[in-house]
Amino acid sequence: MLTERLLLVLAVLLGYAALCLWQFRRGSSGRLQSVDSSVSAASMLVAYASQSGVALALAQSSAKALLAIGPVRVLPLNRVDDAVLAGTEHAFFVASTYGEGEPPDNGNRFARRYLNGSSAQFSHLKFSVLALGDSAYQHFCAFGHKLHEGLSSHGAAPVFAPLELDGNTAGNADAVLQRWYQQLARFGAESSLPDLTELSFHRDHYQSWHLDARKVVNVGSVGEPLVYLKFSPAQVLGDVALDTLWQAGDIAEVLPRNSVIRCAEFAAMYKLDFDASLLIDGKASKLIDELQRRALPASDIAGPVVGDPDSVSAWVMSLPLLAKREYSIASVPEDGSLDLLVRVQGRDGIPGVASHWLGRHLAVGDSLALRVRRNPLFHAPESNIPVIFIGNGSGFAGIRAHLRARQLSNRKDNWLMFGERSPRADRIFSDEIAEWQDHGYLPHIDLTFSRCREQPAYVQDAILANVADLKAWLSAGAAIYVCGSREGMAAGVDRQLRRVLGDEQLDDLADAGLYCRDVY
Ligand SMILES: Cc1cc2nc3c(=O)[nH]c(=O)nc-3n(C[C@H](O)[C@H](O)[C@H](O)COP(=O)(O)O)c2cc1C
Repeated sequence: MLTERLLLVLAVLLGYAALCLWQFRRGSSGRLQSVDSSVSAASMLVAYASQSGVALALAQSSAKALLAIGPVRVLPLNRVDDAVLAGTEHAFFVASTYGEGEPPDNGNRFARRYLNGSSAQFSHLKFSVLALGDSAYQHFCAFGHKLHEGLSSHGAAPVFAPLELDGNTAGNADAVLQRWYQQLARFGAESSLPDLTELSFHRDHYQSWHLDARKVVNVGSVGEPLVYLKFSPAQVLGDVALDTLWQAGDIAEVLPRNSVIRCAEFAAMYKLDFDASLLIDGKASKLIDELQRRALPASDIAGPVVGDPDSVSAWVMSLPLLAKREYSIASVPEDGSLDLLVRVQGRDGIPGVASHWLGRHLAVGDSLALRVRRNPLFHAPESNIPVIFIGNGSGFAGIRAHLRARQLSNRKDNWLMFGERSPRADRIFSDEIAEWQDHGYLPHIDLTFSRCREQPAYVQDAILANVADLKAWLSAGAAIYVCGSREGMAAGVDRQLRRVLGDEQLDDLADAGLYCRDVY
């Protein structure tokens, strides 16, 4: 009798303890619901939606950590279909955002299939989302959230609230990544944080490079200056040889002025007024908005600001601005220099810190902090195939690097479709293009000029005028590489390609890595 009672009390206590533990874990881990987080090894998936390689790199390192549990499939989001989802018990999504909450190219087919009112049900699926974005944009991390909401509405169970990684806020990436890998560790993944040096936003991970030459390549243009810059490493890069530092398709991340510029310099450079009383009153001014966009830790200026206007003003003016900017590299290491092609421009009437710094202020002989970021999604095709390059403006940078690489490996089957404004002032790199033509590296070339009086045209018009050749090149296995402005050019090119080839063919090309875009 006594034993029975004891057993009963023990059972009640154990039940209560289990309930407490469940409640505690639910509360402390920020979980959304009581989803069983155990992961069966055979059914793990890491899917990425990535344009310029950041989400891809994070997906790969996440998969590496998850290997401690068992095999993991890593797929671009577009390759995730009913069959893949049916065989997946837990999916980890790493997804960036573009445009107005749109997915990167390798996520748009998935978005059309599952996030636009499909009736699919994935009640067997548990998932977590790492959303990548930039808080300078209005639709911050919006695609990651769409993914989270869309999958939830199909019955899939989110294990954690989506994490937002903000490329615009210094220090945020390290903290968010730490949380993401802690979450993976709860599933049994390797618990140590992988080496994320390449992704870290820490200034120590940049090297110093000298500016060796600078030249405006569109003198007399009605457009903003397009500046060609050549850099060489200012410091000995350890054992690293120049030719292993980057390859065609990679991106240079630049911090203007070696480290940071002071707010006072920024304000003076762009004649922006700062009224400290606005900050004290909690009202925004143009400069304050700008400060918040420029990667200052939000806490520095977000909270209530107290003090007399003069001391507040002095404090704000001493704040450092971090203005990391990314540019497609315009050369190959064999050229002996890392080249950039920078349009000196701004956004919303405010000049861009980095492009003005590079294009006007940095003197030949000065150095700046720069590092290379791999962009595998825009690397050269793996096999020896023809390539059709389409671009405009500063997009010539990425195209030039690829054409130089193809020249070095004697690949002659290149087609260049390139658009600028005026045939008089905007024939950029015309000597080089003529030389490539002379030596047979550009058997097909279409230069279009939107402000040409006789024959105004955009690159998308060149596509339409050459549909038969385009189809012939694609039948011969060609890839399409697009580099340049996302809205101004690439959106129109994409529409035109979809019109002449159809959605299916273009999506298939993209999935096969034969429609690659470096657009911004
Ligand atoms: C042209 C362009 C548009 C972007 N639009 C957005 C946006 O609307 N919302 C957002 O949160 N981030 C936006 N971003 C930031 C990217 O999502 C962010 O840089 C991300 O880390 C890129 O990851 P990926 O290399 O995997 O594509 C944009 C970036 C670029 C270059």
